[in-house]
Amino acid sequence: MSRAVLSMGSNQGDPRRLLSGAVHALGRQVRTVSSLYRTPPWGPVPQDDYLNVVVLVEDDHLDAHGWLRRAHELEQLAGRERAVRWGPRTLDVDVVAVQDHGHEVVLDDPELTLPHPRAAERAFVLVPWAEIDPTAELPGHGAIADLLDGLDTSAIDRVGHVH
Ligand SMILES: Nc1ncnc2c1ncn2[C@@H]1O[C@H](COP(=O)(O)OP(=O)(O)OP(=O)(O)O)[C@@H](O)[C@H]1O
Ligand SMILES: Nc1nc2c(c(=O)[nH]1)N=C(CO)CN2
Repeated sequence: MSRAVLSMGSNQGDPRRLLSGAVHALGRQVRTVSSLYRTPPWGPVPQDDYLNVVVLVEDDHLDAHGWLRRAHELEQLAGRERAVRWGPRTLDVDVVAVQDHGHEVVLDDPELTLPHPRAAERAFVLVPWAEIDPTAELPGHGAIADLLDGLDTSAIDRVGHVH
């Protein structure tokens, strides 16, 4: 039994439709879906605001690399082209954290680093995650509620739900 926290973001094309398509494509693996949030672009590249959502997923068979493959499948479904690092995209799916049989998976591999190395600094990940799992911890970083205390969340707005 494996559980994962997936973060999805979109700021090109039709973000609501793309995020909805990705959540539906996960099918029976979906456990909980956060609200949709409009978030200012994180990182050095000037670009449009994003819509972000966090999804808790579960599967009897997948391991952590299986969740990464799933993330890449969803990005391909959305016509994602890999271009500028941290630049605009139709769909970005990050594997934030994985638990295997109740144990937190920690990996230090550039192909799959867990927990996601930049999640602790990303309000666009932590705000939606805290909505659906307020007592969650990010392994190595502590409670996500405490991490959020140190981040600016003032420009992050709830803008509805994935349909
Ligand atoms: N936890 C993870 N989740 C998703 N991708 C990861 C993770 N750890 C390592 N990677 C690797 O990072 C590569 C680049 O991912 P991507 O293009 O989505 O980066 P990015 O969204 O621009 O930046 P960031 O990783 O900071 O979100 C992926 O091909 C993947 O192999
Ligand atoms: N707010 C926000 N900013 C980002 C996002 C994202 O999903 N949301 N994804 C990025 C791709 O690396 C870069 N910056």
